[in-house]
Parts: sequence; structure tokens; C-alpha cells
Amino acid sequence: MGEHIPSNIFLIGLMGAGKTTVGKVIAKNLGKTFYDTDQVIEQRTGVKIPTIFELEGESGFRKRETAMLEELSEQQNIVLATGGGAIIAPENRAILKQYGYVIYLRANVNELYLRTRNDKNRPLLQNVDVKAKLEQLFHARNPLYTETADLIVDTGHQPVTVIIHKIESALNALEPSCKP
Ligand SMILES: Nc1ncnc2c1ncn2[C@@H]1O[C@H](COP(=O)(O)OP(=O)(O)O)[C@@H](O)[C@H]1O
Ligand SMILES: O=C(O)C1=C[C@@H](OP(=O)(O)O)[C@@H](O)[C@H](O)C1
Ligand SMILES: [Mg+2]
Repeated sequence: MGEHIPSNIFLIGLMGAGKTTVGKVIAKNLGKTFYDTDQVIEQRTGVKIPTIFELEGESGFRKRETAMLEELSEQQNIVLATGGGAIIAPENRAILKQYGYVIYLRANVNELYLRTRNDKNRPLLQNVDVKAKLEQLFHARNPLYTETADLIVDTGHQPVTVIIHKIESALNALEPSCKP
């Protein structure tokens, strides 16, 4: 059991899917180092993500996100929670696929809405109809998450503990593969 667990595990999925929350626990349980691209960007710049969007626009944030993925993917034995938009750029998808085992935390729009509607730290969800925006993002990004993922885990209506158990069971059942 567990002998084929990949060195790097990358979590992808929409805002509210639980990447940051689940990633921290998985890393602890597997003895891996946890990183979150957004958190590292905030530590490096000294400002919160919404401030980066204000000062540099979404395109400025995306450049920082790609640079962070390039840097963190060189590490070994990590769990990386990405931001929801990390899969938009083809080069980011290539990095994720090449350097880690990619898990898509999939949730339905209603569930994502309940988890993110009052959060002020997600600039894409401010001053918009949050449910409609999540719907739009789901339709645009679900194919990209799906094509990038090695494993898809549904997270709707399930407590974090159950999701963690599902992920760890799937990892323990892995056959040896080409993933580093
Ligand atoms: N399975 C879950 N059930 C209920 N609430 C959850 C679940 N996963 C995450 N949450 C909550 O949803 C919010 C968003 O989670 P977060 O980990 O920040 O998601 P992401 O990093 O994917 O955007 C947080 O308040 C978190 O506590
Ligand atoms: O979906 C997105 O484009 C974004 C998701 C956020 O991360 P979470 O998915 O952790 O909320 C953060 O990277 C930024 O606000 C943009
Ligand atoms: Mg997050």
C-alpha cells in the first residue's frame, strides 16, 4: 500500500472546490510539503490577491501564477493547491501534467456558490452575479480541468474528511506509472 504514490500532487478545480483546504491535510497525512500558488504569491508580494488584480489586472496576476507554477513544479514531494484559473494557459496545463499527479476536485455550481458567495478575497466573484459567473466559469473550464486531470474526485455535498479519504484511497491503489 502506498508505494506508488507520486512525488508531486497538484490540485485543480474551480474556486470553492476545496483545493486549499484539502491540500493542506493531504500534505500533512502523506508527509509532503504544502504549497498554494496564491499564498506564495501573497507572501512574495506582501499584498493580497485582490490588490494584485487592482494594480496589475488579471493578466498581471496570470503572469505571476505561471512563474509560480514553473518554480514550484521543480520541487519534489509536494502537494500544490493551484488557483482555479491555473489551467487556462496551455503552458500551465503542460507544466501540471508533466511534473505531478493532477487531481481535479469537481463540485457543482450550487455547492461552489454556497462556499464562495461571501468571500471578499476572490476578485473574479466581486460585483457580479456570483452564481451566473460560476456557471460561466464551470462551462469554460470544466473541459480543461478534465483534460488535465489524472484523477477526478467529486466533492459536492461531502465533508472534507470524506474527500480526503477518497483521495488517499485512490492514491494508495495506484499502479506504478510514468508520473515522477
Ligand atoms: N467539502 C467541503 N464541504 C464544505 N465546505 C468546504 C468543503 N471544502 C471546502 N469548503 C469550504 O469552502 C471554502 C473554499 O474552500 P477553499 O479550500 O478555499 O477552496 P479553493 O482553494 O478550491 O478555492 C472554505 O470556506 C472551505 O472551508
Ligand atoms: O478561478 C480563478 O481564476 C481564481 C481563483 C483563485 O484561487 P482559488 O481557486 O483557490 O479560489 C485565485 O487564484 C484568483 O482569485 C483567481
Ligand atoms: Mg485556494
